[in-house]
Amino acid sequence: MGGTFDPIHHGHLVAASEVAAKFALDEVVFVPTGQPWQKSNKEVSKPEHRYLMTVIATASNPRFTVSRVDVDRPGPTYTIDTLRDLREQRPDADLFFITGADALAQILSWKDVDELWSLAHFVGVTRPGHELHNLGRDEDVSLLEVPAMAISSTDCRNRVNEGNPVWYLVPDGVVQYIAKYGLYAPHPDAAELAPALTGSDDQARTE
Ligand SMILES: Nc1ncnc2c1ncn2[C@@H]1O[C@H](COP(=O)(O)OP(=O)(O)OP(=O)(O)O)[C@@H](O)[C@H]1O
Ligand SMILES: O=C(O)c1ccc[n+]([C@@H]2O[C@H](COP(=O)([O-])O)[C@@H](O)[C@H]2O)c1
Repeated sequence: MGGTFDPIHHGHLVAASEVAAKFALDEVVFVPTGQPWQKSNKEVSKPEHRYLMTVIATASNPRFTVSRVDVDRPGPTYTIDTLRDLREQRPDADLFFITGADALAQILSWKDVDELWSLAHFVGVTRPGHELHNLGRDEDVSLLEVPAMAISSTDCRNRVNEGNPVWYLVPDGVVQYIAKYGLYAPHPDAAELAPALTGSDDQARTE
């Protein structure tokens, strides 16, 4: 599953878990992007932060792993390169590429899209607020309904920035990581709310 994962959230994890179960996958490799070229108009956290949050979020699942192929490759991240690198590392594997409905809707704009189908089978999953389009390529693309998680990384970033909690939207370790490194530049006025981000029980205690 490729993604910018800024930050990784439970929508990503549920989708991956569901696809793994339905397709009897041995492993789900999370691949954080290096430079997501279609998000070049947005501010994206450093790849190393996004990679580490993905490692933290997936550590408890024995079938989940994280690959650095996109983080370590210089230049814009293209899935054609991701899949070629993974193919080289796992020559005998059947590769599946998991995308949410919004990403699948953009796939025809991806680099070398015509070659992508020969490198992996694509699985498009439902996502609240987005229509899951049938691309008319039934052999190459499967569509799967997954439990609806109305969570986006954009919303998580905005919540942190405004001093609102992201507990239970992202894994606990990711909440702590965001607070530790001050990601998503909390608004200065949010300082008083900082314990809500770090989970300090000073804030939670009722006097
Ligand atoms: N809640 C969700 N349910 C299902 N799929 C999701 C969900 N959130 C993200 N995805 C899918 O996970 C992949 C990686 O998504 P990405 O890291 O860009 O997260 P995002 O929440 O869409 O981020 P942003 O809000 O910054 O655009 C994409 O294929 C996306 O469609
Ligand atoms: O190959 C491309 O041209 C391409 C363009 C946009 C997105 N992708 C991939 O789609 C996945 C989700 O991307 P994003 O930007 O929604 O986080 C991630 O693995 C990206 O590398 C790939």
